[in-house]
Amino acid sequence: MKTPVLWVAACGLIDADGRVLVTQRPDGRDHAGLWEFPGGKIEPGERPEETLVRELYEELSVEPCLDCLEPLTFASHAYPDFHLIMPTYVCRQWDGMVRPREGQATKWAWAEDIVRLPLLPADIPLARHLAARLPKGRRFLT
Ligand SMILES: Nc1nc2c([nH]c(=O)n2[C@@H]2O[C@H](COP(=O)(O)OP(=O)(O)OP(=O)(O)O)[C@@H](O)[C@H]2O)c(=O)[nH]1
Repeated sequence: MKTPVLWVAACGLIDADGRVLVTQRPDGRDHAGLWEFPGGKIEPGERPEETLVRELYEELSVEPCLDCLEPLTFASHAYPDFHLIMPTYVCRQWDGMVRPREGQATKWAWAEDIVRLPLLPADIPLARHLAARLPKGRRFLT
């Protein structure tokens, strides 16, 4: 039987210093404790940008405008139960303060430090991709 394909949209929120927001998957979820980019499953009929506007508000209380979502790259990763296709964006402007609403830990990290975090497997190449494109910050996590 073929593995189902799961479409998910993700976004690196980038602050004025060039740091990227990552969130930790809470207990009770698959891959609990690993870090990821905010986002979620693309619902039928939704554009990935619309998914992100919806998910960023639900997860973090922030509202990016559709035009502020800049396509970066995508992940294509084979998990045991499904194949993930994940268009990934960056966003530098949004309304509201980041307030996690699902009990998840969050961290603003320099792009080159994200690669040192325990990330979801699909996110490892994304973090490298981001790190190569953002300004270099401090070398170690705080
Ligand atoms: N949001 C998000 N999901 C990711 C990332 N990387 C990655 O492999 N995924 C996978 O994409 C799938 C969908 O994510 P999700 O956040 O909507 O779903 P979930 O498993 O928490 O379930 P639920 O929202 O239905 O409760 C999960 O299996 C998750 O492991 C990422 O950076 N961000």
